[in-house]
Amino acid sequence: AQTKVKELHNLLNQYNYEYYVIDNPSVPDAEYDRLMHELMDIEKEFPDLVTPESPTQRVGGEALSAFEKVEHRTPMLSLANAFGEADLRDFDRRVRQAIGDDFSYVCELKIDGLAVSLQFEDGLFVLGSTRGDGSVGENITANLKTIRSIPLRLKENLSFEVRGEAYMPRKSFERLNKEREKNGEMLFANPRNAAAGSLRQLDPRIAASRNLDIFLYGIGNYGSLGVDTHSGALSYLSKLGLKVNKEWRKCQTIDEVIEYVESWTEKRPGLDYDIDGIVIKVDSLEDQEQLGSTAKSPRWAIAYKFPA
Ligand SMILES: COc1nc2nc(N)nc(N)c2nc1C
Repeated sequence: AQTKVKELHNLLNQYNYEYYVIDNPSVPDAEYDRLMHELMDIEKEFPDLVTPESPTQRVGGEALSAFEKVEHRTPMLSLANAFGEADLRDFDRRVRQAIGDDFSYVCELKIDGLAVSLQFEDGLFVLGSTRGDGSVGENITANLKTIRSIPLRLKENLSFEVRGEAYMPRKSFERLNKEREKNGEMLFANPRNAAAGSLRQLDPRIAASRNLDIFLYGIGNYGSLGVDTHSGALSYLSKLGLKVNKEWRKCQTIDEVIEYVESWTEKRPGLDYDIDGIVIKVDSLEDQEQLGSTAKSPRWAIAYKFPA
């Protein structure tokens, strides 16, 4: 039964990855459900074969009484803002003064959600937390486990911390508010508040019902992956089975960055999730190290904010 359970874990995790991370399922839902029921039956018969990574353990049973506090090993900083082209050019001038002209940027969409940190130990998802005040956040592991695009086990048994933005797709937001209106409940003002509200539920079954999703964008302790650029880290995260927003792009100059910002200002309404800006980062990790951070924000990144 043990080998059967392992085989079912691998199959179900692969199908889950295809469906929720790369949106390209290779089997019909009925096949996924059949395998899940097969696993549940075996786990009922052999309870000691149930492990935290089992796909049957995504939605925890009981509600928590409170969230534990979690100390971030590496502080989760916030981003300085840029509100227009002049601010972007000022940022670029400061960067070039510090590291010269031979570097490139990476631009990413800034998802309008809730910043979270995921910790993996030997490939297993073991701890998820909110940003909190940057040093101490809340342990919301049970709620984050309900996000299907978060693998319960990575494709490699690595130990590291990764950061990203949990969010609620617009369609899920609209459906949720319709439901709440029908039940005479208070409506959420926007998908960001709905996502934050859902992840702060003490009962994971509520979070599981909210169709939350996540895009990962950074590594808490880069050193561990053996990559030397941010773009390399993003590609590596995807290879490990993590969901990375595919719209990121390397830009050689601030003019290209501004072009990217302008193009997404146009395309933004067509996305099925909210973005509130564009994040621009110096790509080389060595350059990032050299530029360093203030107490609050990295000097090697800036968030261009769309006009409200
Ligand atoms: C390097 O630090 C950061 N990087 C980020 N990247 C993206 N795409 N979105 C964010 N919200 C974000 N936030 C921070 C603090």
